[in-house]
Amino acid sequence: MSKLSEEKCVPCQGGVPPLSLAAIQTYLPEVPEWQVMEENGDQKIRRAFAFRKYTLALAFAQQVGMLAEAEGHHPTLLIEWGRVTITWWTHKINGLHRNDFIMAARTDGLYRALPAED
Ligand SMILES: C[C@H](O)[C@H](O)[C@H]1CNC2=NC(N)=NC(=O)C2=N1
Repeated sequence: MSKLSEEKCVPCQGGVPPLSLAAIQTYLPEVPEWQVMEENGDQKIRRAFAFRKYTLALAFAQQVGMLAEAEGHHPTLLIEWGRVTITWWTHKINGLHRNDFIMAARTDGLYRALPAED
């Protein structure tokens, strides 16, 4: 299996079923910090990233937003004092797509690449 973090999103068309729980289980090992949850009937994946400085949280959210724009696949970003909570799912199919796991892996890559907070 190729590394999700090296993949790009495919244009997400509607009309495909959301990933099954079994399929989701095959992707989770590559993004172990992400939680699968259900909200408003849609399955989603969510992770909170901790920051000591609000300005760093803001900068990280901006980076993720730019990645999302480049890939045409967008998350929910909740920016709070001390953390950014990111949720990925595919609105068009009301659930999870491989794209969401690609974007979670690439989000982890952005976080790992951040300089250590002093
Ligand atoms: C036209 C545009 O590409 C689509 O509406 C994209 C935009 N970003 C998206 N982001 C997410 N998370 N789900 C979508 O279904 C989606 N659709």
